[in-house]
Amino acid sequence: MTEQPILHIAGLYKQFGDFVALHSIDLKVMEGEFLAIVGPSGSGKTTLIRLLVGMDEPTEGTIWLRNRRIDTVPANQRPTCMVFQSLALFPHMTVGQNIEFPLKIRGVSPDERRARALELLDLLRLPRNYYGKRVTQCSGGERQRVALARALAFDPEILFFDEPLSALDYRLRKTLEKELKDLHERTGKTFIYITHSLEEAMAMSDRIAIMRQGRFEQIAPADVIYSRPVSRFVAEFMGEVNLFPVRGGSLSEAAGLAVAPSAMGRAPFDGVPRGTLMVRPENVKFLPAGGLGADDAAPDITLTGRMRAAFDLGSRIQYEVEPSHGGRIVVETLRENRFGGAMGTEVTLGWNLDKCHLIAED
Ligand SMILES: Nc1ncnc2c1ncn2[C@@H]1O[C@H](COP(=O)(O)OP(=O)(O)OP(=O)(O)O)[C@@H](O)[C@H]1O
Repeated sequence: MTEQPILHIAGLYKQFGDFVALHSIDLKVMEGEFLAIVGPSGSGKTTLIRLLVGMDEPTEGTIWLRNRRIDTVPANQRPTCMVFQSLALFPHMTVGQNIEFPLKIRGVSPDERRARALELLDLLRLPRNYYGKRVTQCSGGERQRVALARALAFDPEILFFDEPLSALDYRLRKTLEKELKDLHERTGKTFIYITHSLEEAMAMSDRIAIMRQGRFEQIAPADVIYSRPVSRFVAEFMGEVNLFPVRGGSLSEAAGLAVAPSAMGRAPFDGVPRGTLMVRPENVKFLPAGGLGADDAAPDITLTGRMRAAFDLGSRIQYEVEPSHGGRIVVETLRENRFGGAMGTEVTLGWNLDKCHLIAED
């Protein structure tokens, strides 16, 4: 990835009748970047991609591809390509004919087309003898690879993906996630990928853009979005989370948390911030039932409650604890560190301040 933007969106605004689907959004995508756009249904992801590829026109705003303004360029003349969820392969054609199709309509000679198709079969790790095979005889995963090969055939500047893996089963999706990431690295192309699946976005992308009601709520690498979300919305969108209100530099009484005196002088308890303290379930620990040993350091924050439920997630176990003040705390451990006590047992939970994040908004 370079530090040069390949795509620059400025003040992009889209209205359908009275409804504003995109509220003047700005975005810069770097050359060679893998950007995932995630957000709830109706947040504007598809609308944005449709404007970028030229399937629809913005009400206002501009789109630049390097130094060229492209929002007025027709879709078939834009140097970008879209891979859809439905793939849109031609069922009556062979694999080779499908891959060559974009080249054929651009008038590339049959020999050159065939050579490029074979190269792309190699790139997508499909056997060369698939060239003459009917797409209807290919498996779901193979069809995905054919669709990718076809998208790459005319060497687009940017590849846009609209939920390409969402119709596939879990194992195949996982395999193709790895292949897509690998393909991105090997081609050095810019990928812009929309998905409902946070897991997919986290597994593949350099940065994630979280959309909410036609705006970007946060754009950052997965790790930052996960551990330092800018809002409760992003925190909750990125998976299970425990949130506690902070008022005037201390945790509100209602939270039922005990803060160690040594923690009081440290952020976020060192000033008068207001906001929400966030801790992820995997950072909350069970304290030993018999109390801490003489050499154990007490955690900065502790909380007591009753064990209410345990859910087996495979390699991890998720627990629900009901604090004495009411509410619900989610704790996650690795299977090997599972909690041994019975349901209903009183437990003490604890975590350190360096595992928390203060979300500045109320
Ligand atoms: N052609 C249209 N006419 C009117 N409203 C539209 C049109 N296209 C989209 N919308 C509205 O714009 C909003 C954003 O839709 P969009 O398809 O971009 O959301 P999305 O984030 O892609 O959702 P999903 O994840 O469900 O695909 C929705 O409320 C939708 O109803």
